[in-house]
Amino acid sequence: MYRDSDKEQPSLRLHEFLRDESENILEEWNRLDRLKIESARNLSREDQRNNIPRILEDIARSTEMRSQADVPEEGPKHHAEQRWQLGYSLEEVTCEYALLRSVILHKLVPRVGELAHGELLFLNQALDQAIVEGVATYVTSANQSLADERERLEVTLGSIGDGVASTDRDGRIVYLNRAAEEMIGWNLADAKGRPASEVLVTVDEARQQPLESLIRTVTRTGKQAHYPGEVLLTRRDGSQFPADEVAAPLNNTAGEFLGVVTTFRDVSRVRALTAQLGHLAAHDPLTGLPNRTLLTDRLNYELTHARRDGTSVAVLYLDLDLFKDVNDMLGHSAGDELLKLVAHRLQSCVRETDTVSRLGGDEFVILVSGFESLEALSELGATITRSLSAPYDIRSDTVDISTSVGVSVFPEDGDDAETLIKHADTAMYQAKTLGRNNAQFFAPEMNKRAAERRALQGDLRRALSADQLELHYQPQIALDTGLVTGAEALLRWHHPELGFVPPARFIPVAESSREIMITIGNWILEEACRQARTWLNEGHAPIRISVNVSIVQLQYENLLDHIDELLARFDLQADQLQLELTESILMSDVVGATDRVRALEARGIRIAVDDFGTGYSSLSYLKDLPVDELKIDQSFIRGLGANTDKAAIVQAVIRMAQSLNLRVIAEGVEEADEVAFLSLNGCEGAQGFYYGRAVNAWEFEQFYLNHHH
Ligand SMILES: Nc1nc2c(ncn2[C@@H]2O[C@@H]3COP(=O)(O)O[C@H]4[C@@H](O)[C@H](n5cnc6c(=O)[nH]c(N)nc65)O[C@@H]4COP(=O)(O)O[C@H]3[C@H]2O)c(=O)[nH]1
Repeated sequence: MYRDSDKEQPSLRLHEFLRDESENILEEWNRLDRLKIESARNLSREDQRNNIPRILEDIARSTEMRSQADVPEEGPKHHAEQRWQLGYSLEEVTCEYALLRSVILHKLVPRVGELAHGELLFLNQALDQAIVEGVATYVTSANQSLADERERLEVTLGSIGDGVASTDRDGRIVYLNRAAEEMIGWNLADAKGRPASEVLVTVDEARQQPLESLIRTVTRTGKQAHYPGEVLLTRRDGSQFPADEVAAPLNNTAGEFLGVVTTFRDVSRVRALTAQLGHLAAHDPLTGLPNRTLLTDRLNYELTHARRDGTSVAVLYLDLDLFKDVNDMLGHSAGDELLKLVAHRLQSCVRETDTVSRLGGDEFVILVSGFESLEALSELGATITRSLSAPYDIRSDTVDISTSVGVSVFPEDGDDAETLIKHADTAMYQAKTLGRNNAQFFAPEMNKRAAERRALQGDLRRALSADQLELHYQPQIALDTGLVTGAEALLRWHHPELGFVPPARFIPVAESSREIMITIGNWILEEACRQARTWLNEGHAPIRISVNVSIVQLQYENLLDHIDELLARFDLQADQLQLELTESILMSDVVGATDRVRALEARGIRIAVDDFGTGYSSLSYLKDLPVDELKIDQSFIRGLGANTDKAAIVQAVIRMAQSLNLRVIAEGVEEADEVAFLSLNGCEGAQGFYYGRAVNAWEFEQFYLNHHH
């Protein structure tokens, strides 16, 4: 029976029901969802519900308003998106909404009679709306993702430098990526559907003959295929480029042949790089000059011609003198700069047909063919040393450097490239020992010397650790008192087979290896300082110890630190140490040498000019140098009494030294009349066999120090 009162007072409002029952609905929904939907089983409660409470609330609100039964789309959308990401299938998503509807209706059924008119309809519409909204979003997400996938593939294929083309099973183009389009000048739209043989035309480079297309090969064989070497691919406009190409069959999962995919690459850049690498392999990267490999090739080539034609070939081996200085003092980049300038100058000294090469470091080799005479070669050597010795402007510095040149000539000095280079190197070494900055031709006896030098060098390396080196001391006497005022430390080498080797023979060998000379030089300084300390500790009056310093040591950047450390360690006054430098070292103008000498002087260490008179015999430089003592070379002293020339020179030197306020001492004094002459002319000191030879430390102490006491 229909009653008006019922009609006027609906007892149940849908939105109130939904809100009141929300938790119960959700509980039930949770349970059923887990029961029916596999993907829901492992989710947390929050993840499982996700936007469902919001969807419920949205439905409640829309029914409350009764305006329209539309559900704001956010809730279902978010829910569907989340479900897509969790990997739900479309059925599962649809099922969730269906479950929601059935749970709500199930709860509502007992009270459906209490519902206000039309509210059930609103509920259904709202639920439908939510389902459509959710499912549509779900499908879009899925589609979007597929599209993404395709786009990603497209981006990948588009961005790779390789061209990619695929065909159907009939060999018709279905796809070209962007690189392929650019490389072959076809766009996909035009190429699509055309036979691949029309779009990808390959030509054998050597024979300029068309090749069977790889796509056809793969279609025929069903296997991957590639051309064994490089081929030319033809662009749409007929031009060609070198390429690599590979093709492979496309099969579906059932193994059915669907078409061919081919990738190809423009190798012109690779070719250019290969050519560049070829150049690099044969050239020195710093100067761009040919390296040893290319030099040897060219030399062999020239030798073949020279043998056939009976002509000559010359090899000039160059080494920059004291190049290490520039590196040490000005830095490696300045060194590099210098090498480049040297390379440039060398090239301007020779003809274009000659090869200037760099073997590495500061060593250059020039290959000269077709020269007129040995005189012409000699002239070339002189031109080179002259040209290289002109000053170099490197940044803000002016650098002076000289070079030593060794020359060997085919056929006289060797029959093959290796021997000629080796002999030119030997001659170069000879040029170095002859005072640098000159050129020497190879002479067979140099070989003997070179072999001996190499053997001695090996032995010298071991000499220090094998305890074969010893310092001897020669007394230096004050002429006015006759007392011993100092000792010159002189190195002695007791060679296990050769016996005593004179320093004049092994010091130059040591000097030819910086490492050996510095190791030995450091040891000499340390040993001399240790001895000075020992004698002081034994109560002897201090005497000055004079140590010979090689140019190699003077170039050594740590020399000053080493000396500081020794003076401190052995607690010596700086003026107890005297360093003997030859005139030529002081004059050599080696980068930094003068500065280092000044620094030594500033510390109070005394500097003596050794072998004075043998070098430049230029006295003018002395006033600019911080020296304390001149040692007149023994060649002026020997036979002094009988030789008026020598007497005149020695007198002049003594007088000049006095005027410059330098102490002067005579070396190699052997005779009493020499002593008399020196005393008479105001020479302050003397050293020589007349007073005593160099003896070991113990003997020195017995003969000179105890006696002196
Ligand atoms: N005929 C004659 N000779 C005399 C007389 N008095 C001394 N001598 C010799 O003359 C040389 C003097 O040394 P130097 O001019 O520095 O010449 C030295 C020096 O340049 C070098 N040398 C020796 N020891 C060292 C060293 O420890 N370091 C360096 N860098 N060079 C050294 O070897 C050269 C030769 O040294 P030594 O054979 O020891 O020869 C020494 C010494 O024994 C004399 O009255 N008559």
